[in-house]
Amino acid sequence: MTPGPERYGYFGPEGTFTHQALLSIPGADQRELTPYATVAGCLDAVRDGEVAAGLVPIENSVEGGVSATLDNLTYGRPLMITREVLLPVQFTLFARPGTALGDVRRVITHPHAAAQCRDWLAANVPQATITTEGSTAAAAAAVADPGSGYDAAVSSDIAGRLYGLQPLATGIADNDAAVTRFILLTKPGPVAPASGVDKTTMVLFMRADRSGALLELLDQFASRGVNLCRIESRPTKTVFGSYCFAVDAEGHIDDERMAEAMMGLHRVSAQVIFLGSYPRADATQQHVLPGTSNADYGAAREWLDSLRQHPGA
Ligand SMILES: O=C(O)C(=O)Cc1ccccc1
Repeated sequence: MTPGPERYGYFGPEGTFTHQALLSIPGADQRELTPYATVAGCLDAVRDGEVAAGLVPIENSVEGGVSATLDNLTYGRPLMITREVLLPVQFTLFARPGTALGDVRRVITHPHAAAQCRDWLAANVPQATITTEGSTAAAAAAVADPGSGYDAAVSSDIAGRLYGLQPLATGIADNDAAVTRFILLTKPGPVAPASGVDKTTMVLFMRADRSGALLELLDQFASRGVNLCRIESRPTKTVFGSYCFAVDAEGHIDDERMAEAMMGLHRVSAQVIFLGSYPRADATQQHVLPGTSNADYGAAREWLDSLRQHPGA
């Protein structure tokens, strides 16, 4: 076995969508890839140095955020996002050879897959109960065992074939344009330089629950021309009704406007957890508003310095 730093971990087992997403990263197939049955197991393997980096799902375009990932990054030992991967996901209903659609009484899959195929399953296997498993690939592996009691799994094409199953129906997602986003995590370290098309992820905790408190956080971004790509509130798990906010913002921590926004957030919030600046997978160019470029901030700083040195000049 190669030493930990050469290895990448992923939310497995073999054949998950996460595994497919990992294989789409250039050079990943040259590394040793280690599956972990849970998101927490994969992230702890990164923290403990068993693997150099780990890939886990963070959100999808139909079901929203993956709470297991967001919460682990918020409350677990620090980690840093270094990359994101977008994967269009397609689902197939698989069964052991010889099973017909009408025989399907018990279906097993990952909760996000169940949510993305809910209408299709209700219309086409109305007699079936849906149970969830750790991953779509683990669900396919369960169905491969006739003693499991499950008749069919919703998984990727790759997983179903890998575990020796036969497709009963392909393309069963209710929304066939669904995309899942995955993030690659490492131990915290120096942030890679800006690529020019970056995203910064953080979790914000408000200082007090009062009118305008969230607006005050959001204003740190808005007033500096930083566009938000995503915001999700999550319970803080302390008191009922108390939330923190997971935010993806356009730009890099080395961009002056982002740095100023983060300093503002540091001043006005109870806690800012910085989760990393990394290239955006869709390479969407960001729109820099007039007066918010690095050059504009640099010129403003020089102007302020000159005022301090030569007031009235
Ligand atoms: O279970 C999997 O295969 C995963 O990688 C998680 C997942 C589940 C459903 C859609 C996208 C990712």
